[in-house]
Amino acid sequence: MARITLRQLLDHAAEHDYGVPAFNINNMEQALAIMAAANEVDAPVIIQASRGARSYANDVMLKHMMDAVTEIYPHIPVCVHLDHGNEPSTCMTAIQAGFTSVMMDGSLKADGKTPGDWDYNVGVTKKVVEMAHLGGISVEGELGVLGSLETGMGDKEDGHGAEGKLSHDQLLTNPDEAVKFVAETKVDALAIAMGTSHGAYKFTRKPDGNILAMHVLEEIHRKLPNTHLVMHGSSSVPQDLQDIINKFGGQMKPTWGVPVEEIQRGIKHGVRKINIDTDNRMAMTGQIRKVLTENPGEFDPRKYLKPAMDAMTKLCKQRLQEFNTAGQASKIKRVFTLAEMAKRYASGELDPKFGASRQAAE
Ligand SMILES: O=C(CO)COP(=O)(O)O
Ligand SMILES: O=C[C@H](O)COP(=O)(O)O
Ligand SMILES: [Zn+2]
Ligand SMILES: [Zn+2]
Repeated sequence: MARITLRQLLDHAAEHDYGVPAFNINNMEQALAIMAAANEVDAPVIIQASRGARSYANDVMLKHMMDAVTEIYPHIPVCVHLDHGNEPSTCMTAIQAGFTSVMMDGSLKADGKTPGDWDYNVGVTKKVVEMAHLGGISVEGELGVLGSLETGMGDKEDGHGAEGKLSHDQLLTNPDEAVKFVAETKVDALAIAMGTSHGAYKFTRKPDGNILAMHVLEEIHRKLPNTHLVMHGSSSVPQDLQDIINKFGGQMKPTWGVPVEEIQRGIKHGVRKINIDTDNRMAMTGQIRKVLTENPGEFDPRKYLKPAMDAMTKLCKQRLQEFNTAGQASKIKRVFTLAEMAKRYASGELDPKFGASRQAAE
């Protein structure tokens, strides 16, 4: 199957009430692991690469790996998405490399550290939307800055994240502003800030509503019932994966991620794309540590990369089942070409819709 755009995939997910995990990749093993999971459960997937992944793997490698996975699994719709584009040029070069969707993250300035103000965010996001939609490519925007409601700190762990202390106003997306942002930029999907952050150290305890603001998400969905919402920093950081890493020489401090049941609750309130990187990093690292600890004489990378891939496939498969993505691939009968998507944008058919909330109407 051809690569699918984020917009077509999330429209399908909204129509059929499911969520789609967006898994990050940097290498062949991660791409193959995700696809094996999608294939086993008949699920469409979003494979995303960050700026870091693009410089690690090279755009040409990524492009051909994505061609390869769609050739190996022709029946699985794959959306290839740029994670956290920091400026319009990063988005445009991703499109040239074959991505069918880009994130313009204007919540931070191009340095990936300084919070951008309203005019900056709307300006860069709108610019990317105008250009991308001409070519049928989808765009995710972000309003609000990702970071911890416990500490007020942005998440710098992955190199992309706000520096210094942030106020609650910055750390929680304002629902009225979200409506204005979608109207002004015409993004296809909106990432919101609600207390999640990147990396393993999200919460110091099992999160409740004070530190994982599900009520903010629900309020945004009430005001924007037709907008696809995106949860970043949505790894669950499972205890068993922490345990394997620590049992075999790792030193992860106790920590909590986003519980799967909270994500499932989010899916009932408009969340359609769920970003997961850390869980897969941990799944792979746990197995690599295990194999090398138990077999100190081993030096064939396949001996630890194969179990690492299997552990990642298991994690991906679990999330595809938990988010009800499983079983949906074969329901997508036809993928719109980029030229068809471009025409749909030009006709106004895909403009944001601001209707009454589903719940209010019920
Ligand atoms: O949001 C992410 C990528 O954009 C990944 O989040 P995690 O670090 O929780 O996996
Ligand atoms: O945005 C966060 C993702 O986990 C990607 O991280 P990265 O920038 O280290 O590749
Ligand atoms: Zn961001
Ligand atoms: Zn993210």
